Amino acid sequence: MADSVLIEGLMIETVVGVYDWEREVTQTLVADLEMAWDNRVPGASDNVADALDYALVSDRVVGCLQQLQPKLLEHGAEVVARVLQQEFGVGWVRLKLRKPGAVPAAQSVGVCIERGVR
Ligand SMILES: Nc1nc2c(c(=O)[nH]1)N=C([C@H](O)[C@@H](O)CO)CN2
Repeated sequence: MADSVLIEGLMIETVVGVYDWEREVTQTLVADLEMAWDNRVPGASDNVADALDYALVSDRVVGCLQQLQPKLLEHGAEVVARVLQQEFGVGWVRLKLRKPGAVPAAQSVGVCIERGVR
């Protein structure tokens, strides 16, 4: 089953980073998520209750990272992946978490993780 639900370019304002100055400001993170989901069920029922609701997931991801205030992107990504699996029943997730502007010479830097079984 290759179906998935996508969230791309989700912007999160939060405290993030390893350096002292980074704990005093907020910065923007950008998350891209691909989450395995059997879309045949909502495809037949036309009922959002059968779908992985990308609006609910987006709100939860933003809230999670704003509360967590991670030092490392790796930690933020790991915790979000666990939330998606435990709270939304997502069996497999690929999650990119980027921090635009962290390295001035780069358009963006970040991490990508995959968790679970597709
Ligand atoms: N692999 C990582 N490397 C670095 C991270 C990170 O989260 N993961 N973070 C920093 C600093 O916070 C940096 O973004 C400040 O510009 C450095 N390297």
